[in-house]
Amino acid sequence: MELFYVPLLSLFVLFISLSFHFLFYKSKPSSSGGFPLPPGKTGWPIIGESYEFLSTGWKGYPEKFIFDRMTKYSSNVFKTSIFGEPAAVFCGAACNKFLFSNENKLVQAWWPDSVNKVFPSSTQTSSKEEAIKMRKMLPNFFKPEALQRYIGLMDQIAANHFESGWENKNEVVVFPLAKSYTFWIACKVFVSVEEPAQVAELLEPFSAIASGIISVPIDLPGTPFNSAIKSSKIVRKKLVGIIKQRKIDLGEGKASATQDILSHMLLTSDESGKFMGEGDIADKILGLLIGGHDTASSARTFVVKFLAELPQIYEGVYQEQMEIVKSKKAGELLKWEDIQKMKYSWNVACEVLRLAPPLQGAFREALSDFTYNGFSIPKGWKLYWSANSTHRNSEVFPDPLKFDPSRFDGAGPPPFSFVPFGGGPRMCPGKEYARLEILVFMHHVVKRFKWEKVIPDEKIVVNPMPIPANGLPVRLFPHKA
Ligand code: HEM
Repeated sequence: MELFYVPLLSLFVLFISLSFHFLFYKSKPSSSGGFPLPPGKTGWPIIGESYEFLSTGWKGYPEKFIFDRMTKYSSNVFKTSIFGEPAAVFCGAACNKFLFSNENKLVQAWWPDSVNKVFPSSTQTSSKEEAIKMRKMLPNFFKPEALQRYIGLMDQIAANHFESGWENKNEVVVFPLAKSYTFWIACKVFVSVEEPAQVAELLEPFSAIASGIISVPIDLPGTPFNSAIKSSKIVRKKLVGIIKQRKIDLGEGKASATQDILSHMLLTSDESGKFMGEGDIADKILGLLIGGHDTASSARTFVVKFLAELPQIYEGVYQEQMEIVKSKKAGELLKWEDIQKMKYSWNVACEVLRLAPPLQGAFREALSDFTYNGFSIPKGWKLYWSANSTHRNSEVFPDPLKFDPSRFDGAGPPPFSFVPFGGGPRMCPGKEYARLEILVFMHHVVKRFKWEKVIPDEKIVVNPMPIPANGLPVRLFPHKA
């Protein structure tokens, strides 16, 4: 499962599949090397503390699980048992630094086995070492230099999206629209697919994969899990078809080397001169589609939510974006220089990501026994780093629940204390891409509308990404021309 980023939705899947873990439950955790295990309790047999871990998110307070235990044990590392696995939760910047700096040394990424069933191909197309090497290339395709050329494309798609989905409507529901915006941009920027029929051909199986990941992992005909497995094969086959055609088009000069991420992937070799195979590229693109879908859509939905609630913040973003609008000729597309001017808007987006991080955290697995802060961590334990609790540390972020974009002025928060995109070698490769997508979206939405929430106290459900329970319906007030 090396190549794929899989949202924490899959952890829910694992919870459902606990019964399978029953059979294989490992021996009880024990201390090693003379150091004690971290404080904490492992909860009910097998189920451990999974229910408490998940249910605080369902109620909209995922950080509560962690803060309650940090206070109870007076420790920033505590033991628990989640999803049938002995685990330690690592809280705060110092812990994040330790885990992120020890990637592939003391720890490695860990995702549930069920995910491999949906995406088995990466393990078949390349060896583990090759897969790691290929993954190292991923950030190259998403560096600011590489992405600059796609800003105009994003701007164009955003304009079409707002014309068809938002204009001339009194009310819209933001989350589904944010998802469709994400998918259209990804199709265009990743593989130059923009014909509505072609996008729809990919969207249908893609949606089945997205919902199959959060379903009960029972692989029987008709189950969402089964449909996700089938759909991942369909999407992969379609992607391989697009890749083969692109190779021909590049050879015949009908496609350009810089038109999208796919051309870039096909024409970039690793340090030993090796190019990625078709299967690897298809895997990567599918992984990127999944990795960037709900995360960025959740982030944009919360931008809209906070701007509805905070008129002064809205005003600041509006003024900044209108300066950019005024500086452009009619029909001129956004450029890299315009994005660089969106400083306040990005501070606002960062504050949104601090208070509502799309990924609450992620798991690692201990590769060997080690000690941290005087506690023994046995080989095989799962280790969880948490964005949410890190972001609400009042020592780093005074009055942590206050929405204050000025926290990101200048150098911003100290290293490892603001981690919506993770850190270390596994830091989100889509970070810069997500930044562009979010800023282009903010540009379009504020230059067109003001809005208010239809449901003032709409509940937030974190399962595992934060999403307003009704998808965030808003009433639109277009600016007068
Ligand atoms: C606001 C939007 C996003 C957030 C908050 C986010 C967050 C994250 C985080 C926290 C991780 C690291 C997980 C870990 O430590 O194991 C990650 C990994 C990843 N993200 Fe994102 N992400 C976002 C958007 C995107 C986008 C747009 C893409 C694709 C273009 C993407 C692709 C990936 C991939 C492929 C990985 C896995 C990297 C690996 O396994 O080494 N993400 N993301």
